[in-house]
Amino acid sequence: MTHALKTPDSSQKSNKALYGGTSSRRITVRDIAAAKERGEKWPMLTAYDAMTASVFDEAGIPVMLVGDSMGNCHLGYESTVPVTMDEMTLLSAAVVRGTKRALIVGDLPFGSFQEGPVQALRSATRLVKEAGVGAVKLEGGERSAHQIELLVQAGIPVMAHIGLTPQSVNAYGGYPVQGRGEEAAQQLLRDAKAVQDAGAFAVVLELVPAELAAEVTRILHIPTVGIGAGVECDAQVLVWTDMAGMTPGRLPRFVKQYAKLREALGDAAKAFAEDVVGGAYPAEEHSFH
Ligand SMILES: Nc1nc(=O)c2c([nH]1)NC[C@@H]1CN(c3ccc(C(=O)N[C@@H](CCC(=O)O)C(=O)O)cc3)CN21
Ligand SMILES: CC(C)C(=O)C(=O)O
Ligand SMILES: [Mg+2]
Repeated sequence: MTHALKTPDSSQKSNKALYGGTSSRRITVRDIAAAKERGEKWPMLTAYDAMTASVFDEAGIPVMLVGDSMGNCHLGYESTVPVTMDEMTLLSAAVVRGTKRALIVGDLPFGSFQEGPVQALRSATRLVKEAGVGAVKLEGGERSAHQIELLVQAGIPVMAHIGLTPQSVNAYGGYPVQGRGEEAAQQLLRDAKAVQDAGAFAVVLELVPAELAAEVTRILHIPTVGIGAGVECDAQVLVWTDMAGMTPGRLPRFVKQYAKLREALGDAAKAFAEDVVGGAYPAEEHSFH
């Protein structure tokens, strides 16, 4: 007998619910499709290491993205552009090892799929075989449709990512809102249909007007995962260090902070340092004789 997850309204939720459900087996892309049919919203967080991922897994987060945002969040780069397949594979494997229930999605980093479908398949295969991810994500709508098609044919579930695609930061000259104006909105709709037709099981909509994201969500039969894309998306994703208050400096406007981990961790470090300098640590109970 397993213990049911006690969320406030768990009694109203089906045992199949992605969040709050009671199934303990690993979530699959079929469960994701079923959630859209039920009209159920779901949360996704990024994760970059086994320990943090195990916290989110125990909290019931059903889908985790090993984002190339590890570049700026974990590896100290200025953007996601320098992230390599070796880095993605190492940290994706750690997240898979740290979780039992969540579907783990590995991000294909810049330069690992742009050469074409064959390169994309080689990169995605590495994340599936060496890291054990259940799906991969790659940036681009119409421009990435051929890559998505080949991966799906090969049996690798693909999450697409349209709107703001941060790997193109050098082309944008920053991180501007996408899909503003009639022409840009039409392009976003074409991108959304292209990735669905190519076989993607879900699509991230990043930094697009809420009304446009709502329209895409209504039109598509695959779930939309919003980040800065309003409340009508089927799912929402945030970079975990942003939502937990760990990221230093100014955050994008779409971020909501649910904790102040940076402050809490800094306070812990200072308290430890003061104990060491003042001789209060180690105390008798931490010592051996
Ligand atoms: N820590 C972190 N969080 C993220 O969400 C994230 C990353 N890193 N790295 C990769 C990309 C970069 N992202 C970003 C970065 C900045 C903005 C930003 O500041 N946007 C402006 C909007 C500008 C406009 O109005 O056009 C903002 O104020 O939110 C948005 C997305 C999202 N991704
Ligand atoms: C923010 C999400 C969608 C992402 O691509 C990442 O974290 O790398
Ligand atoms: Mg990414």
